[in-house]
Amino acid sequence: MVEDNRKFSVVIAGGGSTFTPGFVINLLKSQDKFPLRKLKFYDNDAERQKKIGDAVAIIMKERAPEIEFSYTTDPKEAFTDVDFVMGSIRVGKYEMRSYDEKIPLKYGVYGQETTGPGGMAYGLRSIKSIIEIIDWMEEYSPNAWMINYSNTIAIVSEACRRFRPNAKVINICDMPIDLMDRMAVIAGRKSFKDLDFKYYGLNHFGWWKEVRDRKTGEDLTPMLKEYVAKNGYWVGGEYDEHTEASWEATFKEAAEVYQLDPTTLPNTYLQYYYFPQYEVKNADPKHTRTDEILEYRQKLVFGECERIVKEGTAKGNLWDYSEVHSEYIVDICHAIAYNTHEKFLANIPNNGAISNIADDAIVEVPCLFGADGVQPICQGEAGRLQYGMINEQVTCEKLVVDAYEQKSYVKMLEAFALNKTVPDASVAKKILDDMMVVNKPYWPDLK
Ligand SMILES: NC(=O)c1ccc[n+]([C@@H]2O[C@H](COP(=O)([O-])OP(=O)(O)OC[C@H]3O[C@@H](n4cnc5c(N)ncnc54)[C@H](O)[C@@H]3O)[C@@H](O)[C@H]2O)c1
Ligand SMILES: O=P(O)(O)OC[C@H]1O[C@H](O[C@H]2[C@H](O)[C@@H](O)[C@@H](O)O[C@@H]2CO)[C@H](O)[C@@H](O)[C@@H]1O
Ligand SMILES: [Mn+2]
Repeated sequence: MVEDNRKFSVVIAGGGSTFTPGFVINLLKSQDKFPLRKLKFYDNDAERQKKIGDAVAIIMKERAPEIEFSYTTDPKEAFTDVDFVMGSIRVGKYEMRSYDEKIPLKYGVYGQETTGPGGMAYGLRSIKSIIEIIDWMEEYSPNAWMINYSNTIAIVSEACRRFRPNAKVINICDMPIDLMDRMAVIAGRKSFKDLDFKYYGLNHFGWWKEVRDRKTGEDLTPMLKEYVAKNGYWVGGEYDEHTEASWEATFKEAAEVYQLDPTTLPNTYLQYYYFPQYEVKNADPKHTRTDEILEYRQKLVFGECERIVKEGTAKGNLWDYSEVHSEYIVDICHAIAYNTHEKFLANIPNNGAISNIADDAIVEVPCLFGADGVQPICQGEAGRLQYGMINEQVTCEKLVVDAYEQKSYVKMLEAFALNKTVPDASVAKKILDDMMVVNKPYWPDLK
């Protein structure tokens, strides 16, 4: 038998992300499964990254001094000698997310990180930076894989398909995983790993056809539907103890979202497409999700990093309990590194995975993850409702990438006007014109 004593080098692009410390703790917990020799952070905001980097340096010194740790703003240093790049950047940071949420609300349209005009604005901001990172990875570490979860994933994935079709990049999202963890709780199983599933759609825009017990094959879909019809994905108790108000509302609202197609189980993000008027009515244009994060998650994460640095120890830190967001990413690296062909989800060109959707549409479907990347698992036909919705949304996402490629104002206007969350082209224009002003430093110069 050939001995496998490989250890891996990982760089987190977006080292200053609020998710970075949780991810590091998960990486350290998984050393038996996915051993590291090197961990680096890369960010283009030195000051923000330093706050996280200095705390993580203490964590690493205390728990894994054998792993070389550093952080940098220099691309060459960051992307040289790496096996995996984790993409966790937010182009324009929370300042721009706040505009994505608040500008549409000014005109009676819901503003959301990855949905509607906000999501499209964010996608247009992200393309250039993600392509740049892919190019650095290919230049300095040609054998590396990039696991990207920087949003807006659907638009970033379409840009990858068009501009870097052969790049070793996999665009992922953990929303279905989080929801399957909830299904596991409902069905009395431990985690999503105990479930098998059929799922199809787009990112933040998908439906489960079926959920089964992974070992016995027992069909859990009927009991899950019965639960979701009454409670959504809200499971209360210990599981939801740390869930913030807006997420709680989202998980509960899945009960209404489910009613639109009781033959499937929905992704929670469909709420914004089915009930845009309700979302606007319930929003506070002066206090959106970004404000909630600034007051809670960002404060908590940076406050904890400051405490660690001040006390010089990371004992008893906030992230010692596991976070599903980063656990999933470690699992994916493991599957690629050890060629396990485990089943997760990825955003990929359709090529038949959903039989009645165009080959060049970016879809989110279950895939087998291994050393050669991802192999999609065919999910059959999209239902009639889904067929209509998917084609409209995919077209919006493609139009955003057209706008980027052609530096075209009209293409972006078409993307906004076509979107299901926008009632009227004149409203689309007002939103776009406001967004043009604040996005000047990030968007191509649209003419
Ligand atoms: N796919 C998923 O399921 C999933 C889940 C959670 C978060 N996310 C995404 O992960 C990303 C990080 O989220 P967050 O809330 O922690 O954001 P954050 O603002 O806390 O961190 C993002 C970091 O990216 C840095 N950055 C911005 N542009 C950069 C660039 N061009 N190069 C290098 N660094 C850059 C910022 O300076 C910041 O430190 C976002 O894109 C978010 O949408 C995705
Ligand atoms: O509003 P935010 O920044 O809290 O969340 C936006 C992101 O929401 C989803 O990710 C969730 C994830 O599903 C959940 O398991 C947990 O880990 O929190 C994540 C972030 O809150 C979504 O999939 C992402 O794409 C969004 O960026
Ligand atoms: Mn997501």
